[in-house]
Amino acid sequence: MTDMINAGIVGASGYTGGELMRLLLNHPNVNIEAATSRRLSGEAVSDTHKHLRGFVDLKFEDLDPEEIKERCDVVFVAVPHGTAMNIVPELIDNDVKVIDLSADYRLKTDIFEQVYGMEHADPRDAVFGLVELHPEIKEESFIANPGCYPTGATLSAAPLADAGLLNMAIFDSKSGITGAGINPTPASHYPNMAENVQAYKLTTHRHRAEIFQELNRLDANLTNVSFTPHVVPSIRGILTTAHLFVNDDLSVEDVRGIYSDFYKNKPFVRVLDDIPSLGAVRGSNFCDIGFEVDANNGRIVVISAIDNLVKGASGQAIQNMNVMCGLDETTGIWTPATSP
Ligand SMILES: NC(=O)C1=CN([C@@H]2O[C@H](COP(=O)(O)OP(=O)(O)OC[C@H]3O[C@@H](n4cnc5c(N)ncnc54)[C@H](OP(=O)(O)O)[C@@H]3O)[C@@H](O)[C@H]2O)C=CC1
Ligand SMILES: CC(=O)N[C@@H](CCC(=O)OP(=O)(O)O)C(=O)O
Repeated sequence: MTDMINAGIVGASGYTGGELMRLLLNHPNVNIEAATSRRLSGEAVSDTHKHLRGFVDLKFEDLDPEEIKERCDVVFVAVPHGTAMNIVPELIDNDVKVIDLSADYRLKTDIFEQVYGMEHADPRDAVFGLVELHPEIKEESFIANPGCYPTGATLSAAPLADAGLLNMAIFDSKSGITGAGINPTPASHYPNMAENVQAYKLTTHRHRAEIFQELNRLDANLTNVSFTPHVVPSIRGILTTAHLFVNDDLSVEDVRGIYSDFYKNKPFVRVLDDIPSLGAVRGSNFCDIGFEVDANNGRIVVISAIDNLVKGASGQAIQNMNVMCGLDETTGIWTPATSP
């Protein structure tokens, strides 16, 4: 691949598409060659993504995969799940590197069929794009970017799962409303959202399967994994409280050692001495992790904080692109959060 990467974004009018452009504008090795939208074709990107005014001179285009592959080396597919599988195959079959932000290719086919109750239209395997857990990404040309909740939850528990110490994991996550995408819904309507906290899909959210798939891959004996999401009146961010029940008597120093070793040389995971907060990761690709040991109950309480649009989506997608293209994984996304 040449020094400059020609990148395309399918679904560029949405939240993750806008965030991809914001971040890629600072990437020294990327030209944004195509930004697609069916609804807004012909309109200036900066009329929709007003924060990009003065930075992009692009217009949205309604392009099919055939046209995109002519212009792009790498394509980010940022469309709703269930629709990416109509776009991805033609790109991959034409030697374009693809990073799919939707849920369509994250689960192994048998788990996908159980979760969605339907056959997969294109049952090919992608690599799950959690760079911290999948070093094989560097050899790959097709990545399924992880879900937003699964990113924070999986990173909070992976070191203990990998060490074979986890008996049971219960994840309680709070997400900002951009996690639900750009189209308004009753849940995102201001009077329902503001000054409110709403739990949903208490036991049935599709992200449980993703978290389970990744932790169970690290420890096949770990079968007891629960996940409950909440939406909170914040624009961005996911804070996860993980209740991790372990089968050994672990001290604070033990746990710190396990996490620090696991995330050694993983620049985007910061293992803290205090409790993470959303403000300290907003706008950045960091996942902050902090913990306390509840010795009486064999429980480690781990908190992880990410920005759902960055480490939970677009930043992580660029991290994947960097690794796939042989660049340092931090290229273009090594920026601090916007505020404490
Ligand atoms: N928001 C988040 O925090 C995260 C989102 N994701 C995933 O990333 C993907 C994009 O999410 P997000 O940006 O929030 O979604 P949005 O709803 O904000 O945007 C999706 C865009 O996709 C386009 N689109 C919709 N349907 C189709 C279709 N059938 N074919 C082609 N384009 C279509 C739309 O553009 P137009 O109508 O203009 O063509 C729309 O702007 C989703 O799969 C989501 O699950 C993953 C992690 C986090
Ligand atoms: C707050 C909110 O509604 N969140 C969304 C997360 C959806 C999402 O972005 O899903 P992926 O990360 O799998 O792509 C939800 O619970 O459906």
